[in-house]
Order: sequence, then C-alpha cells, then structure tokens
Amino acid sequence: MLEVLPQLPADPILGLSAAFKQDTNPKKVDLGVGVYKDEQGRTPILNAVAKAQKILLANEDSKTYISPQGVQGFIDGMLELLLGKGHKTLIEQRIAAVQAPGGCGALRILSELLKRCNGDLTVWVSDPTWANHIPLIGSTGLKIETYPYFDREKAGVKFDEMMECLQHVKKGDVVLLHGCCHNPTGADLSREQWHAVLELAQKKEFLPFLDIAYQGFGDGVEDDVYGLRLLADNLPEVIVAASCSKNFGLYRERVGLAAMIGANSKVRDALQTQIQAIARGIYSMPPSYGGALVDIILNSQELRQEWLGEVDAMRDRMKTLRRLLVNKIREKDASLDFKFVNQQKGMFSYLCISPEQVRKMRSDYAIYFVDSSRVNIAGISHQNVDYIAEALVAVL
Ligand SMILES: Cc1ncc(COP(=O)(O)O)c(C=O)c1O
Repeated sequence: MLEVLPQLPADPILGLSAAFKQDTNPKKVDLGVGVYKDEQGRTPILNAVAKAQKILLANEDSKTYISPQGVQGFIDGMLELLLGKGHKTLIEQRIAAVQAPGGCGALRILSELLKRCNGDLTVWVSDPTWANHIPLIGSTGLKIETYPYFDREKAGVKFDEMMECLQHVKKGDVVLLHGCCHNPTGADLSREQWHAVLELAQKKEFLPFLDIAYQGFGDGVEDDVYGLRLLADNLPEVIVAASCSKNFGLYRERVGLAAMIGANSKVRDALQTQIQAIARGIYSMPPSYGGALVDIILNSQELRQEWLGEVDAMRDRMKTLRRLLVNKIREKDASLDFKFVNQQKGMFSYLCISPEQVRKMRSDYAIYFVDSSRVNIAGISHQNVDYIAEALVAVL
C-alpha cells in the first residue's frame, strides 16, 4: 500500500546546497540557505549561548523544565523581548503562549488554532513570501491567498496595491505579516505604513498574524518589533510566531514561541488550553534545551547584554557587506543601480535579476543562490565581495 506514494521533487534550496558542496571551483560562494555566517563562512555559537550552556549543564534542577507549555522563563523572557517591559498588563491579562519547536512549529500550531476557530477563513500572505509558509499553513486545510507586496521593477514594497487588495479581505480573515526583515525580499514596511495597516485592520476587522524570525537583524531588537507593538497595543486580537533560530544561532535546537493576544483574560485562558491541546496532538511537548538557554540569557542581566551586543554585531556586519557590495558594483559599472540593496533589511536581499542571470551566476562563476534572486547577505565576506560584484556586473 505504501507504494502508491510517488517520489516528490527535491527541495530547491537543499538541492542548491548539495550542488554547492560538489562544486570544485575554489572561488565558489554560497549565498543560498538562510543561515548566518561569519567572515570565515562558519555559523558561530554565540558567546552568550556558550555561557548559558555551561550554566545549564551545572544546574541539577534542569529536569523541572519538563512541561507541556515549555520553559516558563523562556516564555516570559520572549514576551518581554517582543512586547517590551511597558506591556506587563497586556502580557499578564491577555496573552496565551507556548514554547514551540522553532518558528515553524509556532506557525503550524497557530494555523491549527485558526482552523479550530473557523475552517472557512482565508489566510492572506505576501507575494512573495517565505516558501515554507505555504505548507505550514496550507497543510491544515486553510485556504491561502496572496496580496501584492514586492515590486521587482522598483525594488520596493508595492504598498498602494497591497492596501487596495487588503481592502477586500473579509472580516475574520487572517493577514500574515513579516514583523521585520521580510523573507525573501528584505523589503519592510515603514512606521507610517504599519500605522496604515493598523487602521485597515481596525476597519476591516481582519486578524494580523505576525511572523518574527529575525528580531534584531533589521534596525535593532527594539525597532524591529515596532509594528508588532503597535498592533498589540491597539487591536483586540493579534497572533505571533517568533523564532530564536537566527538571532540566538539556535537553528538545530528548534526554539520558537507561539503567542496569542485575546480580547480578555477569559479568552486568554481558553486559548491557552486550546494551543496546548493542539501541541499535545502533534508533538506533545517542545524540546526544552534551547528554550532553557534562551531563558538563562534573557533573564540574566549580564548574558542579556552580551547577547544584545552579539546581535548588533551580526546586524552591523550584514549592513557593512550590503554597502560594500553596492559600492563595488558601482565602482565597476556606474550605470548599474543597486542602491536598493542598502535599503533592504536583515539577512536577505532580492537582487531583482532574472532566473537566467541567476543560473549564469551559478554555471559561470560558482555563485549559488535561488532562482528568485534572493541572496543571503551573511554569505558575502570581505574576501569574496569583489568577486561577487565582478560576476554580477559581467552577468548583467
Ligand atoms: C520568515 C520566516 N519565518 C519563520 C522561520 C522559521 O524558523 P525556524 O523554524 O527555523 O525557527 C523562518 C526560517 O527561515 C523564516 O525565514
């Protein structure tokens, strides 16, 4: 009976990594998979994480971390990081939350929760959005539609078209928004645009679903949650999926948070039981190790400061490399305008070059990134930036 299942096509990003590994060109560059890398191309363990590991291993009480909602100190620390110290009342009275296996786990269980609320609602996602949003939300059976988001010609957000489309969203539909560092385009909403989204959400009564996977990589840990805090302060309901994979470098530990703001504490209590029941039916309990590390970091003044410094350093490095790439391209050909790359935020940029040009970068220069033209900025280094710029200028 199992033979009825056909083989599925290879995952495009994982296929790209495999091809990169096999490439023997000594100049090869990997700008594909969305993992932070340093100048040497390594994905470092943050110092704050290494110190938290030592503390955790020395703590004989770590068994007490076992619980269905995950590590409570992690949940408290993350809610404060996302919403700020000034939101104590909101956090205490209206938020239900669980630790989840990564941002993916959070997206999935929140989608299951939406399905329990109303199986007929539509989830609106940006065009384009992170490819994995579609299976994570769609495998619950919920309908997905797209709203216009990125203008490849202008290399920026098509905000008027986005808002025009969202005017037609039905009451009770869900709009997925990237809180910061939009994946794959790197093009974010401005503060004014977040205010306009808030007004529309109030008027149309849709439910904002925020995905925050890169807090600290855009403008800073506080600035990157401006949109989230604005919506949380002014709407009765908001849901949030957050990931610690990138900003804590905890990819393989699967650390995320699923949080729901309900209209009052009665709704909050019901949501807490529902989300735990959903988690119980899929994976029972989240893994505790990574959550315990984040708990230790966020709840120790010293480690929190050290971690904040490390996030700033990762963001600054990516900003510097963006600027360097744009300058190198301009030096080689002043007619090519890549200024937009400096305005994009976080780990990714859309270079807005055609799939044929992307393939030429791969075949002729061994520079690997996905056909959409999304590049991982952290894969650029001071050693390879000149080579990348030279290849881009030649291909264009
Ligand atoms: C936009 C976005 N959301 C969520 C995630 C989920 O991250 P993870 O499940 O690794 O925590 C990612 C990871 O790449 C992402 O880019």
